[in-house]
Amino acid sequence: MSIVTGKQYIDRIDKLKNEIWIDGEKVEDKLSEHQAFKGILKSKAALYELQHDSSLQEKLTFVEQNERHNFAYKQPKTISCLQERRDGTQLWAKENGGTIGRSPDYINTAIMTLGTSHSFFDNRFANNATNLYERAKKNDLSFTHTFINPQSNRSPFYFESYRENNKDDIVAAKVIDETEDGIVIHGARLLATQGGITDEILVLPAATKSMDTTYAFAFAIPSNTPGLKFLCRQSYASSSNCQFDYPLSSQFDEVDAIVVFDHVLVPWECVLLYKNSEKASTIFTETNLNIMLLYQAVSRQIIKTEFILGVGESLATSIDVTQYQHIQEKLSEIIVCLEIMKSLLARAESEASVNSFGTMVPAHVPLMTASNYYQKTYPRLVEILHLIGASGFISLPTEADFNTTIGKELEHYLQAANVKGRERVQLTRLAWDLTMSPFGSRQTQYERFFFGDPIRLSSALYLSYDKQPFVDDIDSFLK
Ligand SMILES: Cc1cc2nc3c(=O)[nH]c(=O)nc-3n(C[C@H](O)[C@H](O)[C@H](O)COP(=O)(O)OP(=O)(O)OC[C@H]3O[C@@H](n4cnc5c(N)ncnc54)[C@H](O)[C@@H]3O)c2cc1C
Repeated sequence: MSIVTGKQYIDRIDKLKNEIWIDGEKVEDKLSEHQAFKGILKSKAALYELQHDSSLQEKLTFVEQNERHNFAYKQPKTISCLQERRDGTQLWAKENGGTIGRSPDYINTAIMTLGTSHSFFDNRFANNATNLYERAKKNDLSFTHTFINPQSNRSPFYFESYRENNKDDIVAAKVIDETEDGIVIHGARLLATQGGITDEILVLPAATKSMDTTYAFAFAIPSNTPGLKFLCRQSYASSSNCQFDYPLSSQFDEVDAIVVFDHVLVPWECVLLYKNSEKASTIFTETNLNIMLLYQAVSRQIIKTEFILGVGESLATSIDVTQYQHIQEKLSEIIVCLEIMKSLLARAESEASVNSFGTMVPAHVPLMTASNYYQKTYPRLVEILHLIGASGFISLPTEADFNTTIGKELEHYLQAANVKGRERVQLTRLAWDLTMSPFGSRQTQYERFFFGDPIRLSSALYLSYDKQPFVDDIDSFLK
C-alpha cells in the first residue's frame, strides 16, 4: 500500500476496535457511525482523498522507489522542499480553516524526523526508528501522540517517583516490568488529541523531575494494543450534527483523550528510547523534532488567521460597520497578526540550514517567536470577533427555527445591511462556533497550550536567544 484513500483510512480505524470511552459509555459501534467521531473521521478521510485528486496529487504526495507517499513523510533536504511541505500543510488546513490542529501531517512530520534521525537513538533502538518511519510511510499510517504526565501535582517539590513503590498508586505512566518480549507500561498520560481515532500512538518522553529512568521512554504502538484505553472528554459533536447550527463542531471536533496504560506490553521492536534520561530530555531539541513540528503548526496557524480575518470582515460588512475607525483598527490587528506570522515563517525558511541528519531545518528563533506570539495573540483575535459581533453572537436562532411558521419573521427581523436574515445567522453561527461554543473555547485553549506552557516556552526563547552582542554594545556605549 502507499497513500490511503479516505475509505481505506476509515475502514482501517473501524477494524481496530480501540478501547474508547466517551460520554459515559464504552464505544462498541463502528467509530465511523458514532455521533462523536463520524464528523472528524469524515473530515480526515476527505483530506486523505485529496491525495488522489489529480490536480493536487503533486502537492500532497511524493514518489520514492515507484511508490507514492504523503508529503509530510518526505525528508526535506532543500529550502524548496521545505516550502513544498508548507504548501501541503496549508492546502490541508484550508479544508477546515486551520481548526484541525492535528491533521495527519503533524505527527507524520514527527515520525519522519525521528526516523531520519535514527543515529540519535541508542544503537539497540536505532533500527526501530528507521522501521517505524518506513512502515508509517509505506502504509500511510496516522498517529496520535502524548508527552505530558497527568496534572496531579505540579509543585516544584513534587517527584513522580514518590509513588514508585506502590503499583496501585502510580499516576504518571512508567515502566513497571521488563520481559524478554518488551517493557510493561502502567499509568496514564494527560492528553492525546485524536486519541483512539488513529492507527497508532506515539509516546514521547514526558518532562519529569524524577531521576528514575523508568520514566525515560519513547515508543509507538498500535492504538488497539491490549490494555491501552482512551478516556475521551465530552464530545462537542454529539449534540451538534446540524452543519448550519454547528458548522465547525459537527465536522472538526478532534476529541481529546486521557491515555491509560493498563499493564501494556510494548514489544522491544517498538521501543525508541528506554532508561536513557539524557536522551529523553534532549530528543526534542537534538533531533529538531520541536522545530519541525513548529513549522507545521505555524504554517497551519497562518491559514487559521486568514480564516478569522475572513469571518471578521464578513461580520463587519454584514452589519455595515466597516466605516468606523475602531472597527478598521480591530480588523487591522488581525491583518498585523497574519503578516507577522507570514514574515516569521518566510524568515524561518530563508534562514533554514541542514542538520547533522541531512534534514533542512527552518531557523528556530523566528518559529519560536511566532509560537510565543500566537499563544498570546490568539485570544485577542477571538475577542475582536466578539467585539465586532456584539449581541449578534447571542440572538442566534437555529436552522430548525427558520423551518417553522416563525421562519419568515426571523428572516425579516434578523436581516442585516448586506445579507438576508438566514445568511446572517449562518455567518454569525460560524463566528460563534469558531470562538464561543464549547468547540470554539477549546480552540482558544488549544492555541494557548498545544505546544506547551506559554510561560515555559517564553523562558525557552529567552534562554536560547543570543543576547550577548547587545550587552556588549551597551558596554561599549558606556565606555
Ligand atoms: C486542547 C489541547 C490539546 C492538547 N493536545 C495534546 C496532545 O495531543 N498530546 C499531548 O501530549 N499534549 C496535548 N496537550 C497538552 C499540552 O501539551 C499541555 O497543556 C501543555 O504542555 C501545558 O501543560 P499542562 O496543561 O499540564 O499545564 P501545567 O504544566 O499543569 O500548568 C498549569 C499552570 O501552572 C503553571 N506551571 C506549572 N509548572 C510550572 C513550572 N515548572 N514553571 C512555571 N509555571 C508552571 C503553568 O504556567 C500554568 O499556568 C493539549 C492541550 C490542550 C489544551
